[in-house]
Amino acid sequence: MDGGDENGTNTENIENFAENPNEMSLVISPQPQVVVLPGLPLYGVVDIAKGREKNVITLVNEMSSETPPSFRYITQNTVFKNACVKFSLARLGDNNCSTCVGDCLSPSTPCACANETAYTTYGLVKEEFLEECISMNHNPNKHCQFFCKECPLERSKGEDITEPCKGHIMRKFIKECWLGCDCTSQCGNRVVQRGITRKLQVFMTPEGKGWGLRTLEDLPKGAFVSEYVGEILTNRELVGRVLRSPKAGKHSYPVLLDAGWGAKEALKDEEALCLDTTYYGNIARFINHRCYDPNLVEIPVELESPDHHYYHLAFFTTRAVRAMEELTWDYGIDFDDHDHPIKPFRCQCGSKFCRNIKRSRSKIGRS
Ligand SMILES: C[S@@+](CC[C@H](N)C(=O)[O-])C[C@H]1O[C@@H](n2cnc3c(N)ncnc32)[C@H](O)[C@@H]1O
Repeated sequence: MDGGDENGTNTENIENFAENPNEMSLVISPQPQVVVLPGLPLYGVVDIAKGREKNVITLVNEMSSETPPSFRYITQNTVFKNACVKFSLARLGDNNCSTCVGDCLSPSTPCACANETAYTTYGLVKEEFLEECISMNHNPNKHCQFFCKECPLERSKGEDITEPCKGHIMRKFIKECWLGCDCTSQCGNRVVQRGITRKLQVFMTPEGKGWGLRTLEDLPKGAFVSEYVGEILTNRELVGRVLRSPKAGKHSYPVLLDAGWGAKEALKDEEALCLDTTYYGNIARFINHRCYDPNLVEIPVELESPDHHYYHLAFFTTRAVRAMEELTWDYGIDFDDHDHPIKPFRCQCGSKFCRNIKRSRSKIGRS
């Protein structure tokens, strides 16, 4: 912070300071501004997204004077270095719908995309599709899992490691209209690609989980909240990154993109991908973990390519969520896996089936 008065008080962009932490009528500044009054809680940061999202995303800290972590705000996934992420029209192949026009979900212009869509005409994920995604996460053992002959995940842990594959879920995918479709940007089958539309806020959690994300408006079941946006890394790059700075995970948790590893021959290292939000990310990097009954579920979405080694990961509500509720998802952490490159945190999710404290409970799926 550069600005300040003789008392050391940060006065930079003081007009953005909100006495009421939930006050939304703040002045939008091109740079996010933090007002730090020594010894006092931090009440308002104007826009953590720096004007890059459709809505202003405020940050409040009613608990302490801790300032937000430093990271670059991005709205699109970005390749770090070696990840193989290629799109071309040729790769769309048979997935190209030539009859799309206007809004594919409108009854007057139905096309093949309308038959396949996961969305209702209200832009919500259909009940049955959503329930299957929730059940898959909650109870992966009951769903189709693929075991690689040579798992790129195990290989990324080191040259000498020949551990057997621990299995990958064959997830359900949302396929949105894309480059090969001739519908408009307002087509009902283009939800995730339109970006964040809900009113959200980053806040300091009282339970000691650090920053969290909450909604400022009531959300219906199946509503899109945010994509998990970050750097696309190979798993080998991720392991190298974690070994170099083991504490990097305090403000982020890398996510595997492994839903399609079973669909092909053994993947090359540059095709075994994950998303890391430590240095570059969007507001989804603030969403905390909950072991049981989280109000968000992550669903893979195909936006540019039918390849399942690279896809977008989007968060949808698992139930109706009230304004001011914290948004959470299940990171899928096995708190007993001590070989995992990312060391687990001490879970404070507070759910009745927290996997970090109820170790003696019989393990049924993840609950
Ligand atoms: C993706 S970040 C979430 C935002 C983070 N709380 C922050 O302050 O930036 C993941 C990190 O948040 C913390 N975290 C998330 N869920 C938690 C939980 N249930 N209990 C304790 N800490 C949690 C852990 O430090 C984890 O590595």
